[in-house]
Amino acid sequence: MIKLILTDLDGTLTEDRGVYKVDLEAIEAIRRAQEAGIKVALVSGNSYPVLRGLYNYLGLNGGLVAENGCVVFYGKERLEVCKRMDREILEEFRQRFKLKDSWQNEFRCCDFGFTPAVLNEEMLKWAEDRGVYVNSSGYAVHVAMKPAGKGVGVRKLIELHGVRRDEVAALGDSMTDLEMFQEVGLKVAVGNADEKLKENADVVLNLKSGKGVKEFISSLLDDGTWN
Ligand SMILES: O=C(O)COP(=O)(O)O
Ligand SMILES: [Mg+2]
Repeated sequence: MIKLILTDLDGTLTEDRGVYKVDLEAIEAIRRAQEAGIKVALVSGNSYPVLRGLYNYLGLNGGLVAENGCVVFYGKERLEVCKRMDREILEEFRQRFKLKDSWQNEFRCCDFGFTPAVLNEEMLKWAEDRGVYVNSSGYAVHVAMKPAGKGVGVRKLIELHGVRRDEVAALGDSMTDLEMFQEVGLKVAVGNADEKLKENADVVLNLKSGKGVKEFISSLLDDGTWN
């Protein structure tokens, strides 16, 4: 029985990948799930203030994981679950790869975002040599001190909920969601997700992004699928 749904934001709750408009039918479906007693949490690379505002105004109740896994909020608790960023390493990354800082970086403690959201071999080698986490959501390249990634924050949030992993479903669109998938019982890729994420999913939805979220929740609530 699914008791907790973890949903990614960008590319999953939005109308499509690469856009920022939230799909209103996805939000209505989330409302239905919460009214049926299922808790719903946001898990995203966005900063804590951005996600906390969205969480409050969307009326979500399952908590949130911000900074691509490094900051967890549930109940009244805000927890940092990664090491704080080494500013010299961050500056070296910034100078070496000449990427643009996300405007949200001034509000972050541990994981930092840059654009364009393109990983390359040189970046991966640099990160490997320094024991640093680097990954891309398709919206931003994320850099943090290891251990990091959505799986770190999701493990803590599931522990705070006191539920079993087989009682948790995760929905996503990009490779940063793969780390979240490893921590849950039901791995759900939206129809327009990265191919590699689909290969690691238990369910690949027909519909894209937010319409896929509505598809999944309708199946869960109306057809009793996966329960
Ligand atoms: O990379 C980001 O900041 C946002 O991406 P996500 O919501 O898909 O994790
Ligand atoms: Mg995403």
